Amino acid sequence: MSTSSGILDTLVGLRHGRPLILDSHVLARLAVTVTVVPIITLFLWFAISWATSPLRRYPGPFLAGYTNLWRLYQVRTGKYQLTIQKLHEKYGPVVRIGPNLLDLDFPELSRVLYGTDGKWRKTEFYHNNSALVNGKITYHMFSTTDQAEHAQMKRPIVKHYSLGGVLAIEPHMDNVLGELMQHFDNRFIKVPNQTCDLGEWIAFHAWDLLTSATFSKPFGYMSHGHDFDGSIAAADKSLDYFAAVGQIPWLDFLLDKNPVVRIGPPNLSNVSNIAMTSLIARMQGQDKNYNPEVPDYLQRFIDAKATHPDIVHDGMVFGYLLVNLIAGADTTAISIRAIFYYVLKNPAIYSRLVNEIRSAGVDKSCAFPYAQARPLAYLEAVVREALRYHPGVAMLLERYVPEEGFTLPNGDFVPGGAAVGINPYIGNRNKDVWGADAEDFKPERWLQDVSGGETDEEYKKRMQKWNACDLSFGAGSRICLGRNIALVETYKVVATILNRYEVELVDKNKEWETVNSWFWRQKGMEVRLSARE
Ligand code: HEM
Repeated sequence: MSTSSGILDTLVGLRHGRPLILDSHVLARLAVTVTVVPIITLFLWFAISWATSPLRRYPGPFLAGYTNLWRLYQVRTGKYQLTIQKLHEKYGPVVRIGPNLLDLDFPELSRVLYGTDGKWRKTEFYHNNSALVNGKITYHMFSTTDQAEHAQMKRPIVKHYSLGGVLAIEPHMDNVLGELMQHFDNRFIKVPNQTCDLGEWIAFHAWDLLTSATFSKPFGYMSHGHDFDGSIAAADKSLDYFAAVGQIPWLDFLLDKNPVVRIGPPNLSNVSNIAMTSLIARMQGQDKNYNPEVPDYLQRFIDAKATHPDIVHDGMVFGYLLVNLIAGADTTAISIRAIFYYVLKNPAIYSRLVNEIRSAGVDKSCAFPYAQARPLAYLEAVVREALRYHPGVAMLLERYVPEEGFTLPNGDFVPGGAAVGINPYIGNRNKDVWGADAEDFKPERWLQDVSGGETDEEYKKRMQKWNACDLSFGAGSRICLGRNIALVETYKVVATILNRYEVELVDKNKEWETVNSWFWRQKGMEVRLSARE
């Protein structure tokens, strides 16, 4: 008698009201059936999806063709970008890293995939960066995949992120930089033999700066001298969640959006509380920190309610505030850390940069004005090289191929509906674009090669090409909204610190630790600071 007929007899018995007596054979057969059937079904499902996938001819790891679990695992290692780089070395510019996902190493396609026309829609990878509000999932400017909704959210506030809009908040940046110098003097200069974890302090400064620019009040990480409320650590954990769960988007419905019990990601409750209390205090006219002479983002968002009443409501103001805080602090800290790390590891680069900064003649007790930092050509070269070499975001910027499909530069056709993307790390290390030395940190590449005979026209053309390939801030309609904040902050911080202090790594041979979890964050940059004469 077969297993299924034994089970059938038992079920028939049950239907006719006979008492349920399961002997050990039936139980064993039942157990085999409930385990084997789903496994076979799953395998069949994988095999059929693989056999019918229009992407099956693209090379890649065997498992990746069947299941997104492969890439979920790679993200959890924290070294995802290195694995992908090795795969490109092995398979070429197109690698299949998921049943419906191709990783492309064609930086020259950046302005197509990430165009201003918004035809290449973001995939559901971004969706878990959202919240349940009154039982409805709400997305913000970063996570919405609906281009019309995105344009509507962006329109009321985009002008405040232009260079002019950012320079209007430079006084906040100067205050926070002034506070950073005080802490450096008191904690590391006046106390003998005291070393400084510069990487941590760059993060404390970046968070305090962004809260000052947003609410006219620093969070307080510099005054506490540590992550006193755990928000910086919680932000790392929520990125770990975002990066991993984004590989299999439906997992978010089990882990975060399920109505029974919420498992993850961690709530950034303190960040949300500060956003909410500041919003309420300002609307009630009780916010003592706000000086109408110096604008801040909170006021700009509240004003947007009056200028765009059909679009902006209180919930949206709250969303704008959160995106500012969550997207802006760690990314900028990562870029500034990368600058210091690579500059301090290379004495020739360090002295050339310091000489240029010092020759600008800015008073070393002041925050360096952006207007005087921006024209420094070598500083610009260092900033651009650090962004290229260590992009803050180092995972795939996923997009759907439009309905009509697309032919890649190597002649391969990718059908509409397939997901593709370029990883800024992969694109930024492409040797055809950046040269055979793309794996070296070399700011000089951004300068005109006069001794090598490069003409003005050739240099201009090279820069145009590089600008079109550089994905450090993304591109097109979904380009980083805060890039001007990040750049102004970066120029000012690097110039201010190097103008005032001699900085050296405590252990020049020690490598830092990095973890890639959408943001490619780093840990461990212990330095010795000394005041310049
Ligand atoms: C060096 C620092 C920064 C880096 C490297 C960076 C990088 C990026 C990248 C690569 C994207 C595109 C993501 C994609 O297409 O999938 C992006 C988007 C975004 N960034 Fe940044 N970012 C930085 C700083 C900031 C700051 C300071 C803010 C805000 C205060 C900010 C807010 C945003 C927002 C809102 C988006 C989504 C834009 C949209 O979809 O319209 N970022 N960023």
